[in-house]
Amino acid sequence: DESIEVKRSLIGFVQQLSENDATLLRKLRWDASTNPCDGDGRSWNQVQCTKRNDSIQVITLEGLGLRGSINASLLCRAPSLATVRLRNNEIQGGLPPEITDCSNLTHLYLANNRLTGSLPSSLPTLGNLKILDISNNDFSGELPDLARISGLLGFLAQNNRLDGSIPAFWFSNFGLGYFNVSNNRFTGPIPQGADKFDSTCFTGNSGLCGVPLVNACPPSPSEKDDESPSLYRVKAVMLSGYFALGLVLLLFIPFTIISKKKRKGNKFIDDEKNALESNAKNSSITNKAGASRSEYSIPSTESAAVVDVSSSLIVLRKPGMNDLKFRELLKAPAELLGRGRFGSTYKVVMSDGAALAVKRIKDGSVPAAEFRRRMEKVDMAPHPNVLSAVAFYCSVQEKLVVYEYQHSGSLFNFLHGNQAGGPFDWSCRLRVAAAIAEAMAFMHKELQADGISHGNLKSSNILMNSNMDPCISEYGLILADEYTTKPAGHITGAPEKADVYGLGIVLLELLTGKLVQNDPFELARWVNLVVREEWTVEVFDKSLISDGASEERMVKTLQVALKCIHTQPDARPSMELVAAMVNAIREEDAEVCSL
Ligand SMILES: Nc1ncnc2c1ncn2[C@@H]1O[C@H](COP(=O)(O)OP(=O)(O)OP(=O)(O)O)[C@@H](O)[C@H]1O
Repeated sequence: DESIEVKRSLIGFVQQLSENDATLLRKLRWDASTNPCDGDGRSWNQVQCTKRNDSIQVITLEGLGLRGSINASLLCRAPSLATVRLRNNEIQGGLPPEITDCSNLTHLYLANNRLTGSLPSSLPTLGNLKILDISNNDFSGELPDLARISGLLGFLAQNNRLDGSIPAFWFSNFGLGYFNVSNNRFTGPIPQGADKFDSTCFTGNSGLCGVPLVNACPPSPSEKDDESPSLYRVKAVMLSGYFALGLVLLLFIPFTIISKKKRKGNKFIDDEKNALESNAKNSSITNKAGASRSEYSIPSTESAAVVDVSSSLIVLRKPGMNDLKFRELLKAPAELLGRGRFGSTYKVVMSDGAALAVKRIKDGSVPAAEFRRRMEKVDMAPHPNVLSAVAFYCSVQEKLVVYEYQHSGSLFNFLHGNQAGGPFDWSCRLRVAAAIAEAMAFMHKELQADGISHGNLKSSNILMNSNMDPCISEYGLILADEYTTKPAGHITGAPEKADVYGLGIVLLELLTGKLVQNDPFELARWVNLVVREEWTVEVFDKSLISDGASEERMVKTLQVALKCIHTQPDARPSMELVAAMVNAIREEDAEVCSL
């Protein structure tokens, strides 16, 4: 039970809010002599208590015609209070600074009232706040520095009279999924990254400029002065880089020419020169990205010349690949495609024109023999939607896997990059989802007995092949444990269940169009929160909604995704079941995907 002091305070809070409306108190059954959390029919209305039923956690007083004011000192005496909903009333006065006494507050809904004044500058001390909805009031003044609330998921402030600038921090915070400041008096440029929200979230502020609004910001006179020194610095660094490179080439080319002329003849010199030149070309690309000289070719802990390639190279698919080709691959100019948690991937174009993607696995945690076993087993379970390795190389220090380069890029790029190929509509997304789920179910069935799962299923490891069919890459390269144990407190289950989680996140990406950068758990948390708040439709990618995609099937797919990302691995469905569910949804879809 709450203490008598807490009960009296909350009753005082409602009295002030309702201007002493005794009937309301009776209706609410807020009585200091009863236990608010009893659950025996005598407990208070419009409150929810903690699981242990000993303390009020949620207060919902909406649409009750409340015309009084908020006394936060009284409200915040309730120690476990996390959610306060006061929407759709006529509450007057301001939001008092004492609201920060509610230190456990996560959700504060004040929309559609007559609240005035500025937001208290101490508001950022509410470090647990996830949703702040002050829309449709009469708040004015500048926003307090809410940057300290790193977990803020929603800030709705449309239709007020707020002014000042919009803090940049919010948009570097992935979690922010709800944002609306339309129809206020904000001024200045919209911060970078804000274009993940559409323009309607910013309109009605005559002083705002920049993307996603149509009016561009005028260049500020100080901008030029500020930028030029750093530009000079960048140029100076680049020039010194070129100079150093030039020096290396100058010393190196004559050396190679002299030392190899006798043995190899001119053809080889030309090739060597070409390789160096193209290395130099690549170096200007990699230098800009801040990469080091060693990445002009695939950096190896072993020298290609010393390595006993034949004992460590296993050719799986491509008959053309042999020791010699592999040496060429190691020495060829390599373009760094990206660095992930488990290694780097390079694109290499061979002399015969074949484009290859070479994954260099960073970590030596999988012993060489086990790695070899895994690669061979995966190769024995071919599936059209799983990318087969061309070859792999595995010695004590080094693990490289060679795949054919997929020119259409990854599902991640497809969803979030610039798509020249037209919109990625719902039917196509559903087709992709079903194909991945089915391929994963097949692989699980084939390889479960061998204890091999994917281990790192995510949209950047799903590549689109030349038919625009999805192809799962990197199957079996990673031990799934590393993936599942990553977030604090997350429970490790069977490796297959980590893959189901991975697929769940891919489904969420397809549904929401939202970016998963480093932390898939962030997207899961956000979706769970929005769904819990019964804002389900808000989760979906706006372009799907405007396309007229079937909401019913999107909701069904969302339900599958939520099952897949259950925090208890054992509660997640098997991949086979996921595939069956996604396929059933897909079969209901009459539209044809034309990717
Ligand atoms: N065969 C391929 N063809 C074309 N692009 C590829 C191929 N393999 C990987 N890529 C792309 O190269 C980039 C880097 O891949 P990499 O696997 O190293 O990193 P990642 O997927 O971001 O992280 P992780 O190490 O966790 O797998 C990604 O954008 C990926 O889509």
